[in-house]
Amino acid sequence: MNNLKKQVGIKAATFVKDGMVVGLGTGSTAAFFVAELGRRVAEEQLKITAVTTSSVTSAQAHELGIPLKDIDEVPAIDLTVDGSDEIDLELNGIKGGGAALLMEKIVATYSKDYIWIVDDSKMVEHLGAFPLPVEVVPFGCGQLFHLFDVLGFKPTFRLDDNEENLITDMGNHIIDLHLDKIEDPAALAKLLDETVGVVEHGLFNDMVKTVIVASETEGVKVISK
Ligand SMILES: O=C[C@H](O)[C@H](O)[C@H](O)COP(=O)(O)O
Repeated sequence: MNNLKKQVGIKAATFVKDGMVVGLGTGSTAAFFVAELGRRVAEEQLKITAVTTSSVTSAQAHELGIPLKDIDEVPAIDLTVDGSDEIDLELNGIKGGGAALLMEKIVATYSKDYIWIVDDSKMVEHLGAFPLPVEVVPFGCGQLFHLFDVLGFKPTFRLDDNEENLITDMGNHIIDLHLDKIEDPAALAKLLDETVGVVEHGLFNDMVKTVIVASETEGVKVISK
């Protein structure tokens, strides 16, 4: 599995050219992309500026000597590369398994180009087997939890190592929705977008045009919409 993640991370790094502002995703797959960029910065004098999508990725990039800027200090983001938790046949996805969905969606939204890198276990016919993360403001989140429960969304609070409600990099909580199968991702995204107290959700519909996927049998493939 790690070998497949490494292969797609290295492949995605070939899309990065000198002078680019690059968005660095979060998670175990994106970490291989960041590692390869770090190698190219150190060994090939690749000249890039990066913006990151989480404190974890910031720490990794800093450690590797990748020049970082705040998202509001760059004129534009040329390319962002990130992992995903599930991807359906239309390249809609669920993200946020690592609780970074809010920063990830902001960075993706302001990127000219956006690529997901995954092993083939993430490719699914329908989204929803992976619990859908919803980032919520702490104030009133118990009421919101109850609303999701009444709607049949089978909510659970994401907990940290101390069994407390997890606090994201943006100071919010995460409620995971155990939906099993999302029949209409666009309709669900609209409902969540319109729900007071929801900051962002992990449905990334129609955002990505390119997915790099690796499997044991077929190697690395680039899928474009
Ligand atoms: O919040 C985390 C991100 O959305 C990750 O990109 C996603 O969870 C995939 O992570 P991994 O590559 O570790 O499976």
